[in-house]
This record gives sequence, C-alpha cells and structure tokens, in this order.
Amino acid sequence: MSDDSRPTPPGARTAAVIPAAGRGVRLGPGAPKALRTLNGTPMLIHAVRAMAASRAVSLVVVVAPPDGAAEVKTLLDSHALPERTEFHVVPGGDSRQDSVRLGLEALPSGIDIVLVHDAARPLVPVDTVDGVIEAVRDGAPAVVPALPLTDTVKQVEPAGAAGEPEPVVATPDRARLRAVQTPQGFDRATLVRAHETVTDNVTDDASMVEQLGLRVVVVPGHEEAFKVTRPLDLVLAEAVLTRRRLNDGF
Ligand SMILES: Nc1ccn([C@@H]2O[C@H](COP(=O)(O)OP(=O)(O)OP(=O)(O)O)[C@@H](O)[C@H]2O)c(=O)n1
Ligand SMILES: C[C@](O)(CO)[C@H](O)COP(=O)(O)O
Repeated sequence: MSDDSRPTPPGARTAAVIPAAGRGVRLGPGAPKALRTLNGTPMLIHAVRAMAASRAVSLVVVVAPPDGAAEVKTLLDSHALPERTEFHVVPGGDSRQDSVRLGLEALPSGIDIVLVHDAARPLVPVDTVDGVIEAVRDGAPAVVPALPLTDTVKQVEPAGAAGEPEPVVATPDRARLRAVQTPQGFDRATLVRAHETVTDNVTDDASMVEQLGLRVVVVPGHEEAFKVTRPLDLVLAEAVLTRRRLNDGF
C-alpha cells in the first residue's frame, strides 16, 4: 500500500478550509458573494455552520476577500457558532486555487484530514460532510461528493465569433458523468503536495490530485449542496432555508 492510500488513523483530526474570497461576478453587482445574505444571514455563516455541524470538524479556516479579513472576523464573532470548533480567518488570493493554498498554509500541525468547501455552497447537509470524511478515513486520498447529471451534455467546438452557433462534436455518455460538489475531502499531505506540484488553473482541488496520478473517489452528493452562482440560485437557497425552518417547526 502506498503512503497516499494508507487508512487515516481513527483519531485523525479534521479541518475545513472555506474559500470565500471570490467576488461573485456571475451573481451581479454588490458585496462579495460570501457576505451576501440568505434569509438575513450571510452565506458564509451558513457555510461555516454547515462545516461545524460535523462533530469530526475541529477547526474551520475561512479564506476571506483579500482586504476583508477583519470584517469576516467581526462577522464570525457576531454570530452563534458551536463552541467545540475553532475558527481562523486568513486573507485570500486572486483565484480559488490561490485562496485554498493560503488556507492550507494556515493549518496547524495535528490536522490529518482537510475538507475544502466553497462558501458558495452554504446549504450542504451534515450527512454529506460526514460521508466525505468517512471515505477519507477509510483510506481514499481524495473524495468528491457528486450527483448524476439530469441534463444531456453536448461537447462543442470552442466558440468562433460572438453570437455564432457552436457546432456539436460529441454527446458524452451521461451515465458516466458526475456533477461534483464540495466539501471535497483529502488526506492533508496529499492535498498539500497537489497544491505544491500542480500549476495549471483548475476548477476543483480533486483534479489536482488526479494530476498526481492518485486515486480520487466519488461519494453521494446532495441536491441542497448546489453552488450559489447566478441570481436564481439565491431564490432557490432562500426557499430551501424556508422549507427547513417549516420542517423544523420554528
Ligand atoms: N479568488 C477567489 C475566487 C473564488 N473563491 C471562492 O471559491 C468558491 C467557488 O467559486 P465561485 O462560486 O466560482 O465564486 P466566485 O469566484 O466568487 O464567482 P464568480 O466566478 O461568479 O466571480 C467561492 O466560495 C469563492 O468565494 C476564493 O476563495 N477566492
Ligand atoms: C469546486 C467546485 O465547487 C466544484 O463544482 C467548482 O468547480 C468551483 O466553482 P467554479 O464556478 O468552477 O469556480
């Protein structure tokens, strides 16, 4: 068994890194996306609570907008969060990848498992978080929650002139495709090595581990772990929160 596939010790400590430094250009003008509210509470606070809801997560590192670390610290201090969890805030970078790396650099020794979770996925249920952690504990160096696709997907030629129709070149077999979410979970040493080694721009952390040639596995994601990207996603997120409140009876 290689070092990268050894089971993580049962007492392994888990931290969550939350990249929250993006502007949210696709959401439209306004505050940085993570600071926008969903039913009155900042998206980032929902995301932090979603990580801290897992009893396995002992530390949450929030990667704030580069000039917004003080504001984010104040925000965390002013919201109720579980006392058993430690919270740190660090400034982020120009890309998601840079922000995650800066979060990783802030982790203390003694952390063996790292979750990387988008602030923009504020509603991920705790069972999904725990499923990812369990799969890392069972020996996978990288674990991705994912869902089957509901749309048929077409591969097209890169667009020529703006507004020109794009020619379709293939229709991949949908049964073999997955839409991936976060938190993605990693053996810490593997993720650090991936961030030290891979310099291409990628859209998720697991693909960096794939580039190292290591095993990445998929576990079930959840429809409520969707990413708030465009304005309609805000409407859906607030509807989900309202449904949860009604179901919980308060
Ligand atoms: N420089 C960046 C860019 C993104 N992120 C974070 O990465 C997550 C996923 O990114 P995405 O949803 O694409 O957010 P934005 O980059 O903010 O969105 P957009 O591309 O619309 O600007 C978000 O939690 C975002 O805050 C980050 O920490 N640092
Ligand atoms: C990491 C991620 O959430 C996986 O779906 C996603 O790739 C990050 O968001 P982006 O919109 O690609 O920046």
